Amino acid sequence: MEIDNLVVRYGEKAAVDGLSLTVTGGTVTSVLGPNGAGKTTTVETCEGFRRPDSGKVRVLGLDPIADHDELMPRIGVMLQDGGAWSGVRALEMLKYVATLHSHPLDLDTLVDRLDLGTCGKTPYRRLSGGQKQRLSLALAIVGRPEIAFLDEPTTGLDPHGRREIWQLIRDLRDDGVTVVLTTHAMDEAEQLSDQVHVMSAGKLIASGTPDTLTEHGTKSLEDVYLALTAPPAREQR
Ligand SMILES: Nc1ncnc2c1ncn2[C@@H]1O[C@H](COP(=O)(O)OP(=O)(O)OP(=O)(O)O)[C@@H](O)[C@H]1O
Repeated sequence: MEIDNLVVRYGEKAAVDGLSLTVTGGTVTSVLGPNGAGKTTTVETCEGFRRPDSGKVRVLGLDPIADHDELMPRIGVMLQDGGAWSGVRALEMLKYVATLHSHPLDLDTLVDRLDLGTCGKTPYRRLSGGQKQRLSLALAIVGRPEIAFLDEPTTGLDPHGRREIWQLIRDLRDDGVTVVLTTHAMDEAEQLSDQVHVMSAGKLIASGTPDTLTEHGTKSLEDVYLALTAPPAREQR
């Protein structure tokens, strides 16, 4: 995936402001940054849901807007708000989305893996936060995507749930899937990522492997991130 000098505006405001980065196939790449840094806008542009004001984006060699119909079956999208109708039962939603793909994953295995069996008949609006997260992830990967965009995939999950999702993400990578994730969990980014990009105010402010960014583990990624994104000191009166 290639992003070249991308600018995306909401009115006058540039949410993404001249961003360039490359994501190598078959890796896990994390995009980090403070609230409002432009991560979701960047990812939504790569998914073809937002039009660049300038610059270029290529995903699997395709233009996310011009080649949208060709690209969509090849990518998986995990949305922060789940993307399911409020009354639909968890399993119904998963079965429905599976029918949209030509070679979906085996549903029993997926339900088992994401521990959705006990809440399969629960309407979406009644699912717990963690169950919604796990359903959203199942919806993102059921179609065997070549690239999975995962927006804060473990927010709201308990510690066991987080580690299960981490293992699932590693398994996706081992199967050759490219994973692009946004997260505020620095331990997650450090554990999972081959490459980390840090954004602030729409711009890229740092990139590297967890090993290089943490100076071979002599610092934590959280400390590195905090130093990179520290707000300017207030003026002393
Ligand atoms: N639909 C919209 N209309 C207007 N402004 C928007 C819209 N979506 C996002 N923004 C603004 O664009 C900026 C970047 O938002 P974005 O959601 O991309 O950030 P983010 O890095 O994903 O943040 P978070 O970590 O809080 O999810 C923010 O200032 C936000 O208020």
